[in-house]
Parts: sequence; C-alpha cells; structure tokens
Amino acid sequence: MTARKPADAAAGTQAGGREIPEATVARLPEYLRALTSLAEQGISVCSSEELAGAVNVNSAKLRKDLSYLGSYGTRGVGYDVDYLRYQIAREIGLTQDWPVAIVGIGNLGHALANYSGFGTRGFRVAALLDAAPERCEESVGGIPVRSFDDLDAVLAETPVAIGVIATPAGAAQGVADRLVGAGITSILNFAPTNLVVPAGVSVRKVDLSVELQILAYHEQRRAGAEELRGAAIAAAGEEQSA
Ligand SMILES: NC(=O)c1ccc[n+]([C@@H]2O[C@H](COP(=O)([O-])OP(=O)(O)OC[C@H]3O[C@@H](n4cnc5c(N)ncnc54)[C@H](O)[C@@H]3O)[C@@H](O)[C@H]2O)c1
Repeated sequence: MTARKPADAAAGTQAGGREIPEATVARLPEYLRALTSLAEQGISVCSSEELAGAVNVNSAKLRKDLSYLGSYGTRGVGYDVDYLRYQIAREIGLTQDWPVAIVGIGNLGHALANYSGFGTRGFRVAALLDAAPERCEESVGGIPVRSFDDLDAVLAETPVAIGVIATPAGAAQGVADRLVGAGITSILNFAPTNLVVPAGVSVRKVDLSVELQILAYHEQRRAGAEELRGAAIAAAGEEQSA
C-alpha cells in the first residue's frame, strides 16, 4: 500500500453527503458482481439473504452496507436487482467511462491490455506505455504502445483517469512519480513494491503472492488440525487396547 495514506482512504467516500466506510466500499464491487450474475440468470428480485450468501457476508452486514446507498429493499419482497446494480455502479463511479493507461507492456501488461472485462465494467484502456523502444513498435488490442518518455504528449491527446503500473519493481516508483507529476491521482500498482505518493493520490496494490500466502497459511492450519486429530485418534486407540 501507500507509505503516505491517500487522503480519501481512511475517511471512506460520500454518498449523498453520507460517509461510506472503506470496508463497505471494498464490498460494493462484490455485490455488483453477484447482482450481475443474478441479472444474467434472469432474476429480477433477490432477498438480502440470497445476495449475502452469494458474497459470503451475513445479511445484517449486507443490509447495513446497502443502507449507506439509501437502498433498503422492499420488506417481504427484497431488492430490485437492476436498480440495485445501478445504485452500486453509480456509487463506485461505473456509470461513467474511466480511461486507463497501462505502463509496462511486458507479460502482465499484455494480459491486462488484452483483457476484455475492463471495458464491460466501465474501464477503457486508453493508452499503453513502455520504456523499451522495441515494445513501442507493437500494438496490443488495437492500441499502439507509446514511449513512456512521451507521457505528457500522450496524456494531452488522450485523457487518462487511472494509471496501471506493470513494470519491474525497481522502475515502479519512478513511473509513479512521473504519473503523479503529469496529474494522475489514481494508481493501480502490480509491481511488488510500496509506492510513496503525495496526499491526495490513491494507490491500490495488487499482489497475487500475498493472496497465495494467505491460502498457504489456511492450508497449513488445516493440515496441522488434521495431524492433531489423527494423533488424538491414534492415542485413544492405544489407550483402549492397553
Ligand atoms: N501483482 C501481481 O500479482 C503480479 C503478477 C505478475 C507479475 N507482477 C509484477 O508485474 C510486473 C511486470 O511483470 P512482467 O512479467 O510483465 O514483466 P516484464 O519484464 O515482462 O515486463 C515489464 C515491462 O516494463 C517495461 N519497463 C521497465 N522499466 C520501465 C519504465 N521505467 N517505464 C516504463 N516501462 C518500463 C519493460 O520494458 C517491460 O516491457 C513485475 O513487477 C512483476 O513482479 C505482479
């Protein structure tokens, strides 16, 4: 995460003047994904229990989260799936188009640039940038890769709201500094390094290895518990036969 906290991270965001806690903000995309799946199945109304079950939270927490959006559902009926999707999308800012620039068009940058799922969620890949001249000879997903040296010129031609960093860790801070210097205030960082940014700039870090480590921790605990159970059963068996 950021070394300096983004100004809006602790405070959460405002919904119609009402503060939404950051933990709720983090769950909104999950609610949206579950609602989209319900809509795709032709379901137009869902109960708080159904929606809560789909995202693995308890229904009291879900109702509290949605109350921040002014959405209370209809007693005995539930939530209108399409309207709730719209409310959440509006809150997250997905009812508008967010142009994204990806910096570092190597393995990961290519995959991100080719990912069609961004477009359907309101994020449009608007620019691709790389420092290596040989990269700047190619196009990915129909978008030409431009030299990172030309960042200011690219941004003058193409407005960008969010910068995505997919460079090696050693280059990421320099890239972030240049993005911030060019006026970008939202950065998604895939490089395994903590970026330092000024107040008012939001950084989110994506690290698959952290997620894998969390799974490994739970896997290890499960294996440990199994081992203890096995030892207890063996000990009980020995006691009986003694
Ligand atoms: N967050 C995750 O879960 C995750 C998963 C995979 C990779 N990564 C990270 O993503 C980053 C990219 O990985 P990759 O496998 O695509 O690497 P890669 O070497 O294939 O690509 C990196 C690209 O960045 C470019 N680059 C280097 N310095 C630059 C600079 N100063 N400005 C602009 N472009 C520059 C290079 O020319 C290259 O094209 C690495 O930091 C890697 O650790 C993160």
